[in-house]
Amino acid sequence: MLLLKHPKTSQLIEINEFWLRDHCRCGECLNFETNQRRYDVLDLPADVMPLDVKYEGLNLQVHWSDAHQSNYDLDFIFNSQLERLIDRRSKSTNLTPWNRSIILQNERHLRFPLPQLVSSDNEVRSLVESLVRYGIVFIDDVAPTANMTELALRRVFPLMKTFFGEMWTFSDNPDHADTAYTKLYLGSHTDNTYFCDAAGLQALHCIEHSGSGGENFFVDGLHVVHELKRRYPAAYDVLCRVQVPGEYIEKGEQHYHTAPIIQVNPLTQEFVQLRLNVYDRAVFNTIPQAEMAEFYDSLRQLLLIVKDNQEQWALKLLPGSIVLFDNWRVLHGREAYTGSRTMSGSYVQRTDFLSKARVLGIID
Ligand SMILES: C[N+](C)(C)CCCC[C@H](N)C(=O)O
Ligand SMILES: O=C(O)CCC(=O)C(=O)O
Repeated sequence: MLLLKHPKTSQLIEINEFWLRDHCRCGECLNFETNQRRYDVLDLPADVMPLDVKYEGLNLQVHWSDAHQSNYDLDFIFNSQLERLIDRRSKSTNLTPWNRSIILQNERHLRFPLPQLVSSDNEVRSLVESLVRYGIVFIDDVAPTANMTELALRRVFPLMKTFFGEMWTFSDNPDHADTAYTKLYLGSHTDNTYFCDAAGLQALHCIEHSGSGGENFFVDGLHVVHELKRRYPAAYDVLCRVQVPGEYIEKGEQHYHTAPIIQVNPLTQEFVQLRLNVYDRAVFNTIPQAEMAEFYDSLRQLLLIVKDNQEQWALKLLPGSIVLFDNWRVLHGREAYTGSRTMSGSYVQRTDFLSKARVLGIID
C-alpha cells in the first residue's frame, strides 16, 4: 500500500498501488473522447509498483515499474475513495420524504405548465429536480390526447418500450390480462415487479372519465420505509433480505423476477427501491415454511403503514394534467370506477431518469 498525504488538509490515506496505476488519467490509459480505459486489467503487471513518487502542490507524479509515468490530481485520488462516497451520500439533501400533509404543503413545487416546459430548459430542470426530491410531479395544460401526452413526456425523457407499448392507452377493455384493464379497485403498488428492471418512472394522464370513482392515490415509499425502519426495524431487515418473486403472464408473455421488497445501497445503506405489488406476486418459495410467519408479519407491518390515511395523497386525475412519478419510490393506486374512463401514459427507464438528473447536475 502507498501512503499519501493531502498537501492542504494533511489527511493521510493508504492506496493500493494497482488501483492507483489503474486510475492513471493520461491519454495513453484513458480515451478522453469516450471516457473509456484503453487497456485490459490483464495488460497491467499485477505486481506493478511506484519506483518514484513526487508531490508538486496538488499534483502527484509517479514513475511506475512498468516504465509508465502518471500525473494525478490529489483531489481526484482523495475524492475517489469509499469513505468520501459514503460521506457524500449521507449528507445528500435532495430527497424530501413526504406524507399527505408534507406533500400538500409543497404542491406548488410539483406543477409544471406544458407551455413553460416547452419554452424553458430551466423549467425542465426544475421539473426533474422536483421529481428527484418528491418523486412526483404534474405537467399541466396538456390537451387530453395520447399524442399531446407523448409530446409532453418526450420534452423531458425518452420513453420506455414494453409489451404494453411505448405510449399506452387503457380503459376497461381487456387489452391485457391485468386488473388495470378493468374498473376494479387497485391498492397502492409499484409497477413491473415482474421485470428485471422495473420502470423508473410512470406517467398517467386521464383522457376522459364519464362516471364516478376512479380517484387515484399516491404514497411516498421513501417515507413509508423510513417509518418501517424506525418503528419495526426487524420487519425492515426481513423485507430488505427476503426475495419475493413477481410474475406477469398473458398470451405471448411470461415475465418473472425475484428481488427483495426493499432494496438499499449495500455501501451506503441508503434507500434505492421499494418493489411492492401484492397482486403480481408469484408462488412464494424463497424461504423455508418455518420463516413464513415472520415474513408475513413484516409485510403486514409495511402494508399497514402504506394504508395509513396520513400517508395517502388521494386526488382525481383530471384531463389536461399528467402525473409523472418515481415508480421505484412512489406507490400508486386507484379507486374502482363506473362509466367510461380512458387513461394514457408511458414508462421511463430508471437509467434514463437518473442520467437526465446527472446531466442536469441534480444528482451525482
Ligand atoms: C400501466 N399499464 C396499464 C400499461 C400497465 C399496468 C401494468 C399493471 C401490472 N399489474 C403492474 O403493476 O406492473
Ligand atoms: O387506472 C389507473 O389510474 C392506474 C392503473 C394502475 O395502477 C396501473 O396501471 O399500474
